[in-house]
Amino acid sequence: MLDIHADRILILDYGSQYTQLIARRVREAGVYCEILPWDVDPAMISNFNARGVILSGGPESVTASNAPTLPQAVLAADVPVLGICYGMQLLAQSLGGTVEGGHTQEFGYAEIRARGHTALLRDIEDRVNDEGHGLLDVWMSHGDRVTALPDGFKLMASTADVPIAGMADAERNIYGVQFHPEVTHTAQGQRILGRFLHDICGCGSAWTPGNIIHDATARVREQVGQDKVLLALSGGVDSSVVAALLHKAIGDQLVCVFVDNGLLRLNEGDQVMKTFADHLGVNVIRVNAQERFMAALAGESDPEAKRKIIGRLFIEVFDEEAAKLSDVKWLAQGTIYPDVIESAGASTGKAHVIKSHHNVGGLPEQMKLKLVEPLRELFKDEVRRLGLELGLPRESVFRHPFPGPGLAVRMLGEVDPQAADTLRVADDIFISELRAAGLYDQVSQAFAVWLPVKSVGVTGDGRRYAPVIALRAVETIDFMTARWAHLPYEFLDKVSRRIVNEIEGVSRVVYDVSGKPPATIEWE
Ligand SMILES: Nc1ncnc2c1ncn2[C@@H]1O[C@H](COP(=O)(O)OP(=O)(O)OP(=O)(O)O)[C@@H](O)[C@H]1O
Ligand SMILES: O=c1[nH]c(=O)c2[nH+]cn([C@@H]3O[C@H](COP(=O)(O)O)[C@@H](O)[C@H]3O)c2[nH]1
Ligand SMILES: NC(=O)CC[C@H](N)C(=O)O
Ligand SMILES: [Mg+2]
Repeated sequence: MLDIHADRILILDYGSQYTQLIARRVREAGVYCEILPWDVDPAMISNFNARGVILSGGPESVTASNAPTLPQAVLAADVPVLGICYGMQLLAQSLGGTVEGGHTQEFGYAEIRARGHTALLRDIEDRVNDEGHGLLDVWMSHGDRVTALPDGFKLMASTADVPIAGMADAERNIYGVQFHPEVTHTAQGQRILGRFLHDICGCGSAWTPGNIIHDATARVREQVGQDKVLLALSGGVDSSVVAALLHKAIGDQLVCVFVDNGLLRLNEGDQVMKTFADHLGVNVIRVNAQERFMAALAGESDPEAKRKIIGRLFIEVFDEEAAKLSDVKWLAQGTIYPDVIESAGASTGKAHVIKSHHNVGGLPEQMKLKLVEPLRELFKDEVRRLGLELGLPRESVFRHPFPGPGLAVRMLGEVDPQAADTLRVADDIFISELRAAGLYDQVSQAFAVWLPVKSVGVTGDGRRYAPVIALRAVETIDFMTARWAHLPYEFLDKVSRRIVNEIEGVSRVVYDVSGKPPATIEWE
C-alpha cells in the first residue's frame, strides 16, 4: 500500500506567526509534514525520519543571548534544510557567518534580485531585468540581517536594502531565504517551496484528499476491527467529515450520537438529524439532554467552570449511550491538528491555558472508551476538501464552526434558559441576514452574544429596560488570530433594527470591534 506519510517534512517552530501557514503550504504541495517546537527532545527530531527540515521565522533575534538555537540533530540528520527569516539567520550564525541588527528594517513588499544559479530559485522569477537577472516580488518582515555568508555558501538573492537576502550551500543542500515564501504576497512562494520539497528533498506528492481518505479508512478498519464505534456528532464540519469517513470505512459498525444540550442554535437539532438522514443514511441517535445540562449549569457563572461541566456531561452521555448498545469500545471525535498543537503547547507549559476546549483539554483523565480521531493530523481546509470528496453537501462543509459548549459561552455569566431563547432568535436574524446579503462565506465565523446588562430604550413611546445583544463576526484563516469583519454599516443597521423590533427582550445592539489578540473569538 502507498505510504502517504513516508515523504515527510519536519517544520521546527521558532514562534513565527506563519508557522502553520508553512505547514499548510507544504501540505498543499502534496507532502505530509508536522510542526515541532525548536527545543523539543532532539530524539524526536532524529526519529522523525524527515526528508527535509524547514526552520520557521520567529520574533527573537539570534544576536541576543538566550535566543533559540539550532538543534544539532537537524544537521546530523543529513537531509536538506531550508531556513526562513529567523531560520536563515540562525543557519548563518550557527555555520560561521555573521548576523547584525540595527540596519534598515523591511516590512512588507520587497523586490529581490534572484541569482538563478542555485537549485532553489533556478528559472523562478516574476520578471527579468536589463542585465538578465530574475526579479521576484516577495514579502519581508525582519529587522536583523545576515552580513557575512558562512563558508561554502553562495549568495542566492539580494534586495536594494539587504545585500544577503538568500544563501545556498548546494553541496550540503542547506538553503536560507530572508523573505517568506509561505505567504501569498510572495507571488512565486508556492513554486519555491515546491522546488525545495520535490526537487531538493525528493518528496513525491502523495498527500491528496483521495489518498488521505484511502489511508484513513484502512487505518480505522485496522484499529477497530469488528468493534462498534460511537461517534460524537455535532453536525459541525469536523465531526460530519468523520461521520462520512467512518461510514465509508466501517459501515454499520458506526453509531452516531448527537447531543441536544439545550445550547444549540435555532432549529439546529432538527437540521442536523435531517442532513444526516438525507445525505448519508447513517444511523444517528439524538439524545435530548437539555434539562440535564441546564440543571448542572444552574447558578454557575465562571466561564472555565461552565466549560468543564459541559465537557464532563458530554462524556457521561456518551458512556451511557455506549452502555446501552453492545460491543462499543471506541469513541470517535472530530479533533483536528490545530486542537492538538494548541493542547500540546498548553501541556508542555509553554503556552497559557486561555480556555479549555471541551474535546481536548476538557476530557476526563479516566475514559472508558478508547479514542478514534481520524482527523488528528489535518488542518481545517484539508478537512473541508475531504468533506467535499466524500460527498457532503456544500452547506455542511462551509458552515461556520460552532463550539461544543455552544450558547453557554455566548451568554455571559449564568446560563439562563430564557436568555438562551432570546439569543437563539437574535443569532438566527444575524446569520440569515448574512446569508441574504451574500456575506456569510466572506466571514469565517459570526454569531450573537447575550450580555447580562440591562440598558434603557424607547420603543413606541414606551420605556424598555432590557439586556443588550452584541454581534461578533471575524475573518481568520486558522482561528488562532483573527480580524473583526468590517461589515457594511447599512447591513449592521438592518440587523440591529430587526433584532430590537422583533425581540422584546433586547434594548440595543452593539458590534464587537476587537481582534484576536487581544480578544478571543468567543466571549468566554
Ligand atoms: N452537540 C454535540 N453532540 C455530540 N458531539 C458533539 C457535540 N458538540 C461537539 N461534539 C463533539 O466535539 C467535537 C469538537 O467540537 P468542534 O465544534 O470543535 O467540532 P465540530 O462541531 O465537529 O466542527 P466545527 O468546528 O465546524 O463546529 C466534535 O467534533 C464532536 O465530536
Ligand atoms: O469545539 C469547541 N469547543 C470549545 O470548547 C471551544 N471554545 C472555542 N471554540 C472555537 O474555537 C475557535 C477559537 O475560539 P477562541 O478565540 O474563543 O478561543 C472559535 O471558532 C470558537 O468558536 C471551541 N470549539
Ligand atoms: N520574521 C522573522 O523571522 C524575523 C526574524 C528576526 N526577529 C528579525 O527581526 O530579523
Ligand atoms: Mg462544533
